[in-house]
Amino acid sequence: TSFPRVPCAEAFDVLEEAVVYRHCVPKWVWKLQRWLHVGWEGKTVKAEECLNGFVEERIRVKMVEKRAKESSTVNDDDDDNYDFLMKLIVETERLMGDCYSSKFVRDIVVSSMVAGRDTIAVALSWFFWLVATNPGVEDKILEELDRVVITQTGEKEVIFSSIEELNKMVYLHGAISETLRLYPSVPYEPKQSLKDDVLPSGHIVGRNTRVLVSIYSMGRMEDVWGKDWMEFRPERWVANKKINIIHVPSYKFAAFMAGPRSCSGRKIAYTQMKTIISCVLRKYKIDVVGDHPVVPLPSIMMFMRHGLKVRISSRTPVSTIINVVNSILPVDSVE
Ligand code: HEM
Repeated sequence: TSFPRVPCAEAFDVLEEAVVYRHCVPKWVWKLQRWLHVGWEGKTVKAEECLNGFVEERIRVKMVEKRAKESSTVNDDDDDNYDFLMKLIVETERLMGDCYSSKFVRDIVVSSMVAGRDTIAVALSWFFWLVATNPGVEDKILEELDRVVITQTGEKEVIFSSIEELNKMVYLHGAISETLRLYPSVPYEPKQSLKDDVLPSGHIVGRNTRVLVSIYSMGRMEDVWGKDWMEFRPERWVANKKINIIHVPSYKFAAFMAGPRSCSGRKIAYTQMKTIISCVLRKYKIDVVGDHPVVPLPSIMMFMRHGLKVRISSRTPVSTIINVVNSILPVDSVE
């Protein structure tokens, strides 16, 4: 069986490839193709329409909901019903006043989707692969999750952890950082100088010069990470008997880049990844299918060239499943 087709997700993939394409051909080539709606740029125009249309429809529906709320006397604005899109629209309207435009909201939503979709997805693929191939690390993560999550729930159920619990997942935080060091979701970053400059290394960079920063290489330099740079070692990030996360400057650990335009979704990224990993790992064992080749695909994102083929099995012992079934079935239906 295969996954269902999602046109909006496919449009996303086309647009991501377009970014790479535009860096590889002279500007006039892709501009001309765009003007003529041919080649890769022809596909890009259609993909933009599809993605923008998808988001615009969500904004339209939300606006209808907002107007209905405004004319209603019931106030259901509590924290449990947090609605990102609604908040974004309300805040944009408040800040922009008469200049409000739904196109502006649309562009923010599309940017957040672009920034937060594949970055998280590829990081999780590499994480599950690294953990599956380093059983010692997996044991330590599970031991930490048992210690941290069990305090609230009392049992190994798939329950989303609270922020306090997520903050206590120090070893897991280290394992995620270690994954991003070895396999940064964004493997390289192009930057362009506005004026003549000199790098800290002494290299002169002329005006309008493009510099390609290889985040991938930076995470693998012996001078920076030591002789064991090749090892997947979450301990590198943890201090004081697994209580504190070691702060590593972003100019050394550059997966989220550094400076004023560095990733503003860094915290969201760790929160999302810890939430997903803790739910999945506690419940399921993930084994990589033996002969499946795992190699990076050099692109704008650090995709796996052939994806990740895994076998998933439940960690819950059969006896526990029977107990759970017994407890939810009426007594006389249990054999
Ligand atoms: C593993 C996850 C992620 C990684 C590795 C990552 C990495 C990056 C990198 C390398 C940049 C470029 C910074 C630069 O050019 O200097 C960036 C920018 C950005 N990221 Fe992330 N990101 C991740 C997840 C997210 C998420 C979940 C969001 C939000 C939902 C997000 C929002 C942004 C935004 C808004 C920018 C642009 C910042 C600006 O230009 O001021 N990112 N990210």
